[in-house]
Amino acid sequence: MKIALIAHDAKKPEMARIATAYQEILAHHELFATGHTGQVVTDATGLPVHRFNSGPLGGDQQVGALVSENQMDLIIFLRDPLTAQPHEPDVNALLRLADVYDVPIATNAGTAEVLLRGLARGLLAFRQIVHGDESRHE
Ligand SMILES: O=C(CO)COP(=O)(O)O
Repeated sequence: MKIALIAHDAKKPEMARIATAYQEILAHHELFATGHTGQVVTDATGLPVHRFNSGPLGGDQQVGALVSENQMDLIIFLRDPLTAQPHEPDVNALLRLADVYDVPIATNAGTAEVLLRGLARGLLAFRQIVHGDESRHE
């Protein structure tokens, strides 16, 4: 499955911890990330990550583009709720698209752990059904 990893600056240490803790699960999947987050994940785990632009330079929108093509299966987006982001509209657009396409999305570490453990247990298999019905949003 395709997994997007995104973390605002204050949350990058947390993303590194999650990626390290769940490295064995993540290793079975195709990883995508916004620019700096991807570097953090690779540095922490050595896992290959497709890196998009940095978030403020369009990275969230690049992830969103894959979501809109039903090509993203899980998103972990550790948002910083205490700091205003210059690209807040892009952040909101990605959250909206995740809801449009029924893509599981975790916006904090607690939910991220639940989703990753669920992924390992095969609980996200419904995404394959979604892939088999690409026409539903046309
Ligand atoms: O700003 C971000 C998401 O909105 C994250 O971007 P970076 O991973 O490039 O820091």
